[in-house]
Amino acid sequence: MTTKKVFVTKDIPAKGIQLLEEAGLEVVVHQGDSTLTEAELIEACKEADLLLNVGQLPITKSFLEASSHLQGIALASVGFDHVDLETATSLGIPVSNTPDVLSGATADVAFLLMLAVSRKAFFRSKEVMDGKWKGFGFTEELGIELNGKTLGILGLGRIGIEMAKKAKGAYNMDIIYHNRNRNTEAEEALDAKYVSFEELLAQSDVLSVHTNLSDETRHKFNKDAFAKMKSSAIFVNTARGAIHHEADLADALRDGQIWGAGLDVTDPEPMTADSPLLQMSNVCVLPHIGSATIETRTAMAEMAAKNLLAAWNNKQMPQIVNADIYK
Ligand SMILES: NC(=O)c1ccc[n+]([C@@H]2O[C@H](COP(=O)([O-])OP(=O)(O)OC[C@H]3O[C@@H](n4cnc5c(N)ncnc54)[C@H](O)[C@@H]3O)[C@@H](O)[C@H]2O)c1
Ligand SMILES: O=C(O)[C@H](O)CO
Repeated sequence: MTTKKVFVTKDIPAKGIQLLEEAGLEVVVHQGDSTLTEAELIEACKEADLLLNVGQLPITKSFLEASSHLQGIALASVGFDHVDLETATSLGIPVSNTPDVLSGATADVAFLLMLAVSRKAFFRSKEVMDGKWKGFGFTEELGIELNGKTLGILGLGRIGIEMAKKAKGAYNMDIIYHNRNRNTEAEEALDAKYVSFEELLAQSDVLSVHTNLSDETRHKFNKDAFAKMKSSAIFVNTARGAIHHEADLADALRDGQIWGAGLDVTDPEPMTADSPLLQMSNVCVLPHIGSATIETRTAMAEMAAKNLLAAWNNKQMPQIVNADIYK
């Protein structure tokens, strides 16, 4: 009997690989920092039975149709906007993600960006590192404070709730949110108020995005949206870069329509080095590190491995995102 094989698109914490190998699976990990092309991914999966996909490597219709033999695809991410789920479902390929285990770490980065932008911390730190700090001043590059301010959350889901908890706990911020559906449990727990998207734009001192990327949310933050925000507002996005229109954001910051921005996600990624956003003192950009802690990435790798083991044993993946395949 030939050994079942798992192809892993980028290196993952050893615990994930250990779980798969201990179950008797052969694990092949793509080496190096290069991002696999669709053709390379198809070739790599020809001899594989299961796929563990890290990050946002696109799982396209043409890849899926060429890899319909796959018993399961486990994502090491909670977002699955990069997967053609309709085709995976039509081909009967189960797909899983890694929710919950990364919510706290990602909310930490949203909080970090909110605080860092409010005090222009990354810009001032770079002044020191570049030898450009001229010494203590009393009025230049002043920041703003967060105590008692209003945090607006677009998408009060797993990560949005964690961000709201941190902001309320640390700065007693008022929480307002806009969501597809009311979240009355969170409203009670956080004394959060449901508002319209327009009210969210108008009332937020900090607006933090925590929705998934969809046709509905793509470029939801464009010039019209930024024009409706407070000129003292900070925009934070740790969800997906395509949810804000990057050129409109740069214009809004340049024209003083909003005060600052903190991004863990951009479009494209990596951000182009000549982006005007990188020259602005009240902008912090991080390289998509929301879930990038030892604890969280290990938990994600374990969760993805356990989902593949379920698929291999012809059981439903615990974190399946296309359960319709069983209908
Ligand atoms: N920066 C990172 O490294 C990182 C890490 C994890 C997740 N993410 C991103 O964060 C997203 C959220 O993750 P999560 O676990 O909190 O997901 P979730 O599903 O728990 O929360 C998403 C929330 O957005 C809401 N929503 C969706 N469309 C909406 C719309 N058009 N208007 C208003 N609300 C809308 C949903 O109702 C839900 O409450 C992921 O999809 C992913 O893109 C990024
Ligand atoms: O969706 C996620 O989990 C993060 O963006 C990492 O891919």
